[in-house]
Amino acid sequence: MTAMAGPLPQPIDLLHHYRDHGRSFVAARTIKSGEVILSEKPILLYPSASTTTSSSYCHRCFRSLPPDKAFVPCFTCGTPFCSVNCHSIAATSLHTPFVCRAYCLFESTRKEKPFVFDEEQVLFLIAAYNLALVNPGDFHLLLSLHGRGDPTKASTVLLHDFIVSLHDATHHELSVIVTADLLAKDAMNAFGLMEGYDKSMVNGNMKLVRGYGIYVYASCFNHDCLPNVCRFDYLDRDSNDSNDSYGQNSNTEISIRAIHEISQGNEICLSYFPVNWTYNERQHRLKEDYGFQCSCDRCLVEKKWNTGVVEEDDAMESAKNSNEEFPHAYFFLNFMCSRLNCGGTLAHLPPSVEGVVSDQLECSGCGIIRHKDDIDYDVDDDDDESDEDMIED
Ligand SMILES: C[S@@+](CC[C@H](N)C(=O)[O-])C[C@H]1O[C@@H](n2cnc3c(N)ncnc32)[C@H](O)[C@@H]1O
Repeated sequence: MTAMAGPLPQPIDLLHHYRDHGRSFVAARTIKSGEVILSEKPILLYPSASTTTSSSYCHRCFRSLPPDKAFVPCFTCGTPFCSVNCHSIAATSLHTPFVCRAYCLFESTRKEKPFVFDEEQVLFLIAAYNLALVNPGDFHLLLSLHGRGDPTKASTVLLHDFIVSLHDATHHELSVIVTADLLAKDAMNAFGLMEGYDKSMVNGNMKLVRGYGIYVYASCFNHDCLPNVCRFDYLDRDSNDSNDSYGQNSNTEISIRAIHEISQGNEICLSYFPVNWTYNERQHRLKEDYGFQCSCDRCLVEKKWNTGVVEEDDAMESAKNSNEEFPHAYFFLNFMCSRLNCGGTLAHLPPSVEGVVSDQLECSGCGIIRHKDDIDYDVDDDDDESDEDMIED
């Protein structure tokens, strides 16, 4: 087994080559609804390329920067930090002189000519090669994750040459083979750290990504289009903990929680994207980005809708009300957030110490908390009246 970060939490086993899914988590015992089965800090964080969000959060702890409060800019490249403390911790972790210089060169290249590279890939590679310098152990954990790249691909060779040009000295890990592998690790394993749910999303705007994180254990969860766990993050949560090796606070820790009870021996799966995506969207993304064709129970049912006789959206609508056509309707009724454009999944709050399952469910997308008896079965409803009945986080 490849070296991993620390001991595994007690309710889960990591099995290899389980059901042709590669490494997989299975329940080591019955897991209760709402149970937190994994809490993990990232080994790597990098900012999103979105200009809409990049100046509105601290580039070390990733908390939002209140508009009325002055932030602390890096005096060389202007990267914003929430405090002098975050700035000085970043100088030896995420924002070393190497990263700062690379950002400056990146910025001037972008201004000079049309920028042909994916900016997020550039930001990821700067962060990954920086990790090799500040924490070689975590860099090798990153390289142990799933995914192999193609070092002969023209776009990868060009991107690698650009990354080389950002270095003022020889970097011992820098090679096109490593760059190609890193890009694949990122594409298959990074978790998006999202902005909070905003009322503007009700008007159809996309939820913005604040940054991305690599979490070693969490990246071993396989995908299912009807997942039994979902991921929560609390980026704007307060915490005084700044003790881990890469200088991260626990607000960038994610937790994986059981959506419903999971029997011992069952595989534990996340969904790699919002559960309300259509069959075609899901199959396309899984094939393109993750290299496999999904044959989960839900896909086997929905595949039949793709005969061309019935439009997929129509089939989904009518099937939501019919257990015969759509045996998974229960999932949508009980665990899918009904807020417009949210796409989050509801999971019970953690059970009490005595093991009693909570009556309240939290949405992994917008964070709203609802009592189980108040779950609104009218999918896509987002009127303010029903929101008033919800319990705010
Ligand atoms: C984030 S990794 C998950 C952990 C991975 N199994 C491993 O060995 O490290 C994503 C990869 O796992 C595999 N995978 C995930 N879900 C799968 C599924 N439902 N069926 C087949 N393969 C799956 C695919 O190879 C995918 O690219």
